[in-house]
Order: sequence, then C-alpha cells, then structure tokens
Amino acid sequence: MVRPHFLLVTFPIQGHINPGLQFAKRLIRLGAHVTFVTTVVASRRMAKTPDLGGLSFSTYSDGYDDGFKDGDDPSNYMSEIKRRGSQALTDLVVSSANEGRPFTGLVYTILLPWAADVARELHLPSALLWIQPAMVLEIYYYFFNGYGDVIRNSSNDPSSPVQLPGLPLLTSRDLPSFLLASNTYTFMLPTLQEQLEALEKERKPRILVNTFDALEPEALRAIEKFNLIGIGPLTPSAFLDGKDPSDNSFGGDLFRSSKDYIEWLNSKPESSVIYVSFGSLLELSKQQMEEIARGLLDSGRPFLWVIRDKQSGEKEEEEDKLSCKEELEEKGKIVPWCSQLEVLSHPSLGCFVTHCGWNSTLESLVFGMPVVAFPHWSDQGTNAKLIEDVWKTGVRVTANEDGIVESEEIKRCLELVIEGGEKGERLRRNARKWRNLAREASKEGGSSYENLKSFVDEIGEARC
Ligand SMILES: O=c1ccn([C@@H]2O[C@H](COP(=O)(O)OP(=O)(O)O[C@H]3O[C@H](CO)[C@@H](O)[C@H](O)[C@H]3O)[C@@H](O)[C@H]2O)c(=O)[nH]1
Repeated sequence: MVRPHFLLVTFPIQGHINPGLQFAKRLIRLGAHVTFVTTVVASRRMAKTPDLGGLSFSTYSDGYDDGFKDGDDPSNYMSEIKRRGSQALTDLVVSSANEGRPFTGLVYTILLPWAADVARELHLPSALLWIQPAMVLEIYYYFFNGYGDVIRNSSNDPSSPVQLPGLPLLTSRDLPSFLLASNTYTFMLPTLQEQLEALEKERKPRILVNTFDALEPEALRAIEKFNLIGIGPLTPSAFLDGKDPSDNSFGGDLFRSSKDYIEWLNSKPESSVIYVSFGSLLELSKQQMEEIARGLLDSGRPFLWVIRDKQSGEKEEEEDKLSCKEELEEKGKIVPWCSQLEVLSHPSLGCFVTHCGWNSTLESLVFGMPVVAFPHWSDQGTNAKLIEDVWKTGVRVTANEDGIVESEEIKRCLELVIEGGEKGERLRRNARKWRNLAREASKEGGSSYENLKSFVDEIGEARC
C-alpha cells in the first residue's frame, strides 16, 4: 500500500488550528504524511510547531499578513482567503504531483468550502473535518432544508421551543447564533450555505467529526445524505490514550503563555480552584468582566482567569482596568494565556467556567471536569445545551434582560458546581463517566481509533 499523503487546511484561528494539528498527528501515527497548510499571519504567530517526522508546513498569504484589524471588512476577508487559498492549494497539489509525491487526499475544516471545490477540480478525494458537535451540523442542515424560518424567527419568542427532527426541544438560546434573526455576523450565513452546498455536490460525502460515537450516537446518524464519522476527541495523546507521553500540547499556540501559574496551582488544595477561560476570540464587555470579577471574589475560592492581551498590541487604557484589580490579584491569578490542557489536568482544579467553544467543551469531558457553561455566540449555546441537559456535566448561567450575567448568578452556579452538595456530586460523577468513555473511544480498538484507521486505509487503497 502507498503511504497516504494528506493535504490539511484549517481556518487560521486557534479553535481550528488545535484540532487540525491534532488530527495531523493522528494521521501520522497511522502511517500517513501530512502537509499542514496555514496562513502567513498564523504561522508567524505560532511560537513553535510540532516537530514530527511526516509533518510538514506550507503557508500562503490571505492578504492580511499583519492580522485582521478592527474596522477591516469580514466579507472582503472571506473572499480574499477563498481566492488566495484556492490558488495556494492548487499550486501545492500540482507541484507535489510534478515532484512525484502526489497527495492522496485533502482534508479541510469549516469555513473553507472552497477547498472541496479545489479537490473536486483536481480529482483528489476530500473530506470535511467538522470541528464542532455533530448536532450543530445537523441544525445547520435543517436550517437550509425546510426549517429556516422556524429557526430564524425563534429569537422573537425566546421561551417558545423549536422541534427539529430527532433533536431535543430547543429554544433560541440553544441554537447556533449565526442562524437567528438577531445575528449581526451577516457574512457567516453565505459561508455556511456554501459549506452545505459543497457537501451536497458529492454522493454521501464523508465528514470526519471531532466527537465520538458514545457522545452523539443519534446526531452522527441523523442526516442520511451524509456519512458522519466520529474520530474525536482530538486531544493530545498524553492526556487521552497515554500512548505518546511526548504529545502533551497541541503545538501551535498563537498566543504567548505565562510561565508561573503551575507553581501557583501547586500551592492550592485539591479540587479547589476555579479556572475561567473564554477561548481565543471572545472579547467581553467591561460591564460583563466586572460582574465576573465580583462573582469570583464573592465565591471565596481561588481562581485562575485567562484575560488575553489585546490582539492589536494596544496598551490597556486606564478605563479598561477592572475596578477590583488589586483584590483579584491577591485572591486569584490572572494570565494572558496558559496551557489549558495542563491546567485542566492539575489536581487543584475543581471547576471550569467556559464559553463552551467546542475544543474547551471536549477538553472538559476528557479531564472529567464539571463546568459553569457561559456561552456567547456561534455553536456555544448548543454546546451549553448538550453540557447541561444531555451529558449533565455542568450548569448554565442565565443572563439578565440586557444580556449581562450578573455576579450573583455566577456565584450561584459556581456554588452548585464546586460545593459538595448532591448536585455537584452528580455533575462530577457524570463528568468522570464521559472522561472514561472519551478514553475508551480513543484507544486502539476504540470507536474513534478504528473509524479513523478505516478512513486512512480507504484513502491509501484508493491510490494503490
Ligand atoms: O489560555 C488558553 C485558552 C485556550 N486554550 C486552548 O485554545 C483552544 C480554544 O478553542 P475553543 O474552546 O474551541 O474556543 P475558541 O478559540 O473560541 O474557538 C472557536 O472555534 C471553535 C471550533 O469551531 C468554536 O466551537 C468556538 O465557538 C469558536 O469561538 C482550546 O483547545 C484550549 O485548550 C489554551 O491553550 N490556553
């Protein structure tokens, strides 16, 4: 059999690069070569990349080499990344073939539907790597197939439930925000539509999903037209199957990490610390930050809070400073970035306050960590619904009429999760159950391992 050689392209943000890199490592462990394609700006920001035989990197310019700035036009960005990215992929496929090292397959993550067109034009097998839950894909599918108005208008009456085939009853806060009438990221809808249309051009397209069979058994089978394959969680091996202890980070951080937080965590009692992180994109309002600060202080627990530096490199203005900064620094620790994997695996951790990005959600399951779900946009409301009502590993905050989650509400949720009561115990028990199932799925013979192996074998055989 020929050693498969994959071209792997992701959107250049942390939440997409992390599962992309981990997927590349999995393919390599199964005997493939991978060329990981990313943009100039992402590659410049990565402090280091995984040094692994079989993995090479290729970069292209998306036209925004100094980064996407406030005031830049997102629609222009999407059309530039499409134009320049399509050309870059085409050039790579052609030159590799000319050099006698042809690619055997192309894998692309979400927001890059044009990658599927490139693959089709060059007669290269392709697969979408879906890096959100299968349930979110299902909702997008229903939106473009008969349920558009029902979903779009659900935000007119936030308490009225929406019934989609085979899904639990959902209200507007559980639905992906880009689909609602209130959505202001208007460029997202055409991209999502293109994504679905690109898939429907193929007969029974393969979609590799960063989830696992036991986690989303129904959603993985719900769309008959698509072949959804659970291959996750895409978390480094050291924290999952333990097969490769040196694989203990994703290896492509776009942010500079602090150094001293592990020492700080070491000084705290077991299961006592609240970890707070809102991922790599969200910027919360000053008012919301003040409420979080108050909630954390009132909880009386130690906390580690990730507050990212401004991407633009601008200095913090006096008015951006939190009013209780000194008290926060005395009772807890604030860092601009950390290794979330190291933090979640630390014995002193007791609770994760998360925005419910899909990677963070999966990581909470992998580490058996109960959560306070604090979603904002995109898929996060759906992920929070899964956490609270389906897997029952966390409690979701409720915002007030102005969309702000008040300190009292934050404190209430923290107490439910971290205190020793019956509810907290149940959440921890469920979290442990999912941790074991995630590990089970990932080890040799487990569902995700076998699913991915079959995919690699199939692509290899197709090229024999
Ligand atoms: O200090 C930190 C904070 C985060 N992380 C890592 O960064 C990743 C963050 O990913 P995610 O939790 O998915 O959040 P976002 O970066 O916000 O991800 C975007 O992309 C995801 C995948 O499409 C979506 O689910 C989210 O809603 C969207 O905001 C995770 O692997 C974390 O472990 C760190 O290593 N250190």
